[in-house]
Amino acid sequence: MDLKSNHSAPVLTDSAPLSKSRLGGIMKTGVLDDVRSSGWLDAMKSSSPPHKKFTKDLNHELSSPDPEVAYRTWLLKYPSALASFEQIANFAKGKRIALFLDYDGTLSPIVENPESAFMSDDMRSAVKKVAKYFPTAIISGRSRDKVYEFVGLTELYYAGSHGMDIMGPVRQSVSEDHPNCMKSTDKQGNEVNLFQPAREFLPMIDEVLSSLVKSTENIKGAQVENNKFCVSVHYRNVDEENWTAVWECVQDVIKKYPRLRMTHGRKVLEIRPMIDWDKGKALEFLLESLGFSNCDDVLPIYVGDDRTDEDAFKVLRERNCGYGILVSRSPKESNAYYSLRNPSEWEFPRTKFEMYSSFDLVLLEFKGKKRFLKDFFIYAVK
Ligand SMILES: O=P(O)(O)OC[C@H]1O[C@H](O[C@H]2O[C@H](CO)[C@@H](O)[C@H](O)[C@H]2O)[C@H](O)[C@@H](O)[C@@H]1O
Repeated sequence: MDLKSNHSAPVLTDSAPLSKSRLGGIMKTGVLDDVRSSGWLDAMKSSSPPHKKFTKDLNHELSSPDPEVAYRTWLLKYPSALASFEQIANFAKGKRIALFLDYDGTLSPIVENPESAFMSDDMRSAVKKVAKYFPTAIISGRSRDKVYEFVGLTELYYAGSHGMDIMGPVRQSVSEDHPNCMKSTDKQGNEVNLFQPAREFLPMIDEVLSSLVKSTENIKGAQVENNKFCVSVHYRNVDEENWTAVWECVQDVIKKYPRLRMTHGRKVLEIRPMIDWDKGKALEFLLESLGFSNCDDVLPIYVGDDRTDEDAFKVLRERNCGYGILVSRSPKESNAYYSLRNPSEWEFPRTKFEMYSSFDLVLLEFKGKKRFLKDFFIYAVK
């Protein structure tokens, strides 16, 4: 495991663009900090969803004032998984399918309170159905326990903390490559494999959690979430004028921990161990654990919506094995091959969130012994 312990300062990943607005930034801790914080402030503003660069050709159409035209143009590059079902099904012939799902924004809608990101019963039963036929795992930024609490299906494998806490199938030989891998039992008493590559960071993460809870307590709306091997600081419910204060709280804490880094998600700053591990690595680890490493007869499908899912999409693309499916209603650059449309948080008024319960994921079905793919990810966007 590559623990990069020699850094003398926290590394700012997902570097935010520095814009002209930085000139008007708050000059509290000097010019450099101002520039960095304003760059981050811009990124914080656009973080849900992140705005990414597009290729030149697409750019013209994507800047169309008609969002539908922009979306249709983008679909040329990231075709709908649903419309491409026949193509995917043909490719799946004779192959073993494994399904990997992100949680927030993929199985559950993005909502204001992270504690209320429940998945609908329809979605749960669709996932349950598919897991009957194909090994299915959830890979989330949440703590493993939390995501299990939300999903509540015993038949799945769960990876929490962006893949740094994996409960998966028992592996035959692992100990040399993965010293942090051990046999364990799940809640039902089944033998499983527990892999926690950042285990040694737990005391550090706990300290950071306590510090951040304390330092953000006076920022109205700020929420600090314990994700076991990561800490999330949510600013979705913080007045925009106080976002800099949130960013500074995070900076103040992590500057004391050179082995931690900060990343940026949907209206959330995340602090995590600086180890060479992400959702892509977790995906590879799970494939290996399932005995699915050989690309010739395996078709992994990964469905996700956020930038952390890009690591997994990239792994599939680089291995030329399986498909990444990006859940997005708005055009964005991705390593995924296909897309599925979901109602996006900024287009749909919050009061319409209950509509999500009717969004269904109707999945694959077997007939007899032969794999017969009946419906694939029907996403009923009303
Ligand atoms: O990897 P994921 O399963 O997608 O988890 C990523 C983060 O999701 C959660 O935060 C996001 O969803 C919340 C609920 O909709 C929303 O309120 C928040 O603004 C989003 O950032 C979760 O709370 C984080 O801990 C996860 O890291």
